[in-house]
Amino acid sequence: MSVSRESMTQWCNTLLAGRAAAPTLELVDYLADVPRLDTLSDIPSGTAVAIRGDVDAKPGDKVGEGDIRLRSMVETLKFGIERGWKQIVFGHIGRKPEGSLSKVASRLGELLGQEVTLVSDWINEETDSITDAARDQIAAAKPGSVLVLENTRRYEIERVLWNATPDDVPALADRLTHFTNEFAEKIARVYVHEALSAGSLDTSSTIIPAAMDHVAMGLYEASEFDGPMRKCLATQLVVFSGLKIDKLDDLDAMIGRGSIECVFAAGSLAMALKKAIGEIDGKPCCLGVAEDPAHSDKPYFIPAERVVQAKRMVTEGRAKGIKFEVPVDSVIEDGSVVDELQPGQQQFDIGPKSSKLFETQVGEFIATHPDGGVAFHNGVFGMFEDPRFESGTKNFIPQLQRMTEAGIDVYVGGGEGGKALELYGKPDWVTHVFTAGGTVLNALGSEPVPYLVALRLAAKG
Ligand SMILES: Nc1ncnc2c1ncn2[C@@H]1O[C@H](COP(=O)(O)OP(=O)(O)O)[C@@H](O)[C@H]1O
Ligand SMILES: O=C(OP(=O)(O)O)[C@H](O)COP(=O)(O)O
Repeated sequence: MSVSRESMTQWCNTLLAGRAAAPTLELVDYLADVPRLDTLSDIPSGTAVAIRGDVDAKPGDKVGEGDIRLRSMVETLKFGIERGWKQIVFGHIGRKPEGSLSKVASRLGELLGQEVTLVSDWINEETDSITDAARDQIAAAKPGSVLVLENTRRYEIERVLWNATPDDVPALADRLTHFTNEFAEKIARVYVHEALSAGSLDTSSTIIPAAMDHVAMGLYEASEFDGPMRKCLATQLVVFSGLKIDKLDDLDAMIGRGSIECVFAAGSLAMALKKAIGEIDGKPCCLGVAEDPAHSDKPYFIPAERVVQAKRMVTEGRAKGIKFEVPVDSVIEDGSVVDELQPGQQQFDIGPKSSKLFETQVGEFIATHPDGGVAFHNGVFGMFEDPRFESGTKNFIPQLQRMTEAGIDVYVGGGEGGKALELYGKPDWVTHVFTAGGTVLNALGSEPVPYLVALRLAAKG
């Protein structure tokens, strides 16, 4: 199947519109429409199958070190090897274009017990065409072989939708149509998405499916969505933090789903909610530089409209009985602790009184859920990479273990929250840790996961 410029234009517009393109569709609807790997069981031996893989990993010296995302692909790759498919794994490593997948290819070889070849130069940047050398290498590969294409983000075509708006689509449509059809003609016409964490608008995960004859989700990805992710849709306690204020939209959407009883917030989300609660309760508070217009270009800045949004969330939430717990003290730039931020001060972590408050509230959550419940934890409470600002995050991780031991199902989003669990706790302190950060927030939050939108579009024809 080749894709026309017209359908590529429509495809891009749907992706860029996100939820607005299909406001009534929920995660479960996307999952219902995306084919699973078993639908490809009859694809014959020798067929080239593109695997958009979770290759953004830093394998250490030994198997098991830094390769959890690569291990997540093994079952799917073995499924293809058993059927004699020629599997072409591709994807990105890091944000910058320089990264190489050479170590990833060797670790995949170790995990699969067979040679995995790296195809180094596979796109001609000037023409957005697949190089003849890459095409010939794939064509000559034996049934059952696995190849890895070098980092997709080396090539501009992978990144063209990152900051695009619908106005950019007319200028991009020809390039994307050409590249996608080249990919289908010279690499593969069957596509498997086995990259749970690939949550950005990368061409490899959101556009290539447009020209595929068949698409499916990989085994791991499907099991993560069908199992833990669905469980998290019914979370009662959400612990949410981090620097990006747009996560407030995700929290808003999660609350809208109706199961949440209690919200613990830290970081930027807490700043917006704290300001809102202060205004609602007639006890206004200062957010320091986070509300100073001179800092409006900084990542920690809270625009006034976010406080308006937070006020609505708190008012509506409280009316439904939802409790919002926000920090009652802060660690500021010089490492000291203050109860109230003053103009000019910046919050870098929650203070000890806030840690105590969260601990008490965890106790209350446990006491009110004697038959179990679900908690979802995401993000970090402060700039934990700096030891002066790690205590808030470090103090809370044992609370996750406490909940698990009390029979609560505890889920941790990947990204920084997952890193904090690795640093200050152990994986078995919680029910499940996701190998993705952004994707989990999209899946549970306000916007659909871009690759699920693409896989659904491809499946629906
Ligand atoms: N006051 C703060 N609260 C929370 N995180 C902060 C703060 N200041 C800086 N950070 C940093 O922001 C990053 C986490 O923010 P964010 O990108 O929103 O989360 P994630 O990466 O989990 O999606 C971490 O690197 C953290 O150190
Ligand atoms: O590490 C990743 O995601 P995560 O930090 O959201 O877990 C993925 O490789 C996505 O990377 P991106 O956010 O650069 O698109």
